[in-house]
Amino acid sequence: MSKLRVAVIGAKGRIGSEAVKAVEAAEDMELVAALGRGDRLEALTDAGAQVAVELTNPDAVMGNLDFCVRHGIHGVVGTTGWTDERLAQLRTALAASPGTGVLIAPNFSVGAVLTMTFARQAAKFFESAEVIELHHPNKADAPSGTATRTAQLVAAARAEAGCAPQPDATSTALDGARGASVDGVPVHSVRLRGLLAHQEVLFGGVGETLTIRHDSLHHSSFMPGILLGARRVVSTPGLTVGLEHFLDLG
Ligand SMILES: NC(=O)C1=CN([C@@H]2O[C@H](COP(=O)(O)OP(=O)(O)OC[C@H]3O[C@@H](n4cnc5c(N)ncnc54)[C@H](OP(=O)(O)O)[C@@H]3O)[C@@H](O)[C@H]2O)C=CC1
Ligand SMILES: O=C(O)C1=N[C@H](C(=O)O)C[C@H](O)C1
Repeated sequence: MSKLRVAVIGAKGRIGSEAVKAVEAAEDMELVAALGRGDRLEALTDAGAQVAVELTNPDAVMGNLDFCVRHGIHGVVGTTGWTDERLAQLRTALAASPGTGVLIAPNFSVGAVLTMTFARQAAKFFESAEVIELHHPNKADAPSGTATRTAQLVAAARAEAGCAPQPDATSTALDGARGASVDGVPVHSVRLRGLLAHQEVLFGGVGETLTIRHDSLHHSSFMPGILLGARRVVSTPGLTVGLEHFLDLG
């Protein structure tokens, strides 16, 4: 059986360098290109890449994906910074390239995906919900893509269930003290040397709280999700947001 021809964009970065090793070690894949800043995207077509794993930054990702989609190269995207406008732009590009698939995964680790799933399930049962994400201090964006997605899922589940707005009697606060509001859910970002990627989702009801916590302790936690994404995206045209769509969550 022929091997899946995979490229990594952002190959020298923290997660990109780990992805290079993971693709090289996968028996059903061949690493055909490893691109860093300044490298020509044409290297992808020259190398016959079928899938590009995009792990750069929010400034670069749209241009890289535009090139990939126009050339029928499937995308597995971990880069954060997605907005509704960006997603709409990508959907338009994909509509002009039928058969091409892009997976955007706010988080590739199975524990983080389960955290989001459990948080969505819990959301309607509690009056209060807040998200705390904790990352290494070299992270460029805040809040994290995972925290943003988690808060959006929690807010959507609460809206669907007809939950009342969260109780919060704060009338004066120092700017930022209540975090950032993502669809009404407060999200707090910690940047601390020694950490990698961690998240707590806190729920509160009368006389009880529920905390769902996930910790990525090493970038290896993201690799099975990246490899799964590469295997599945080639037969999943269009845009898929969230690795949960490629996992059997029962
Ligand atoms: N979805 C998930 O599970 C995960 C997502 N991430 C996300 O992945 C992204 C990268 O994170 P991280 O590895 O920590 O960041 P890094 O800054 O360590 O890595 C990004 C790499 O991309 C390079 N780069 C920048 N622009 C381009 C370009 N146009 N073409 C090719 N390479 C480019 C950078 O080069 P230079 O250093 O010269 O700028 C750098 O080597 C972030 O958005 C992060 O949030 C991270 C971990 C898990
Ligand atoms: O930058 C990181 O490190 C991570 N970024 C992703 C995010 O923003 O959610 C995923 C994970 O948290 C690690």
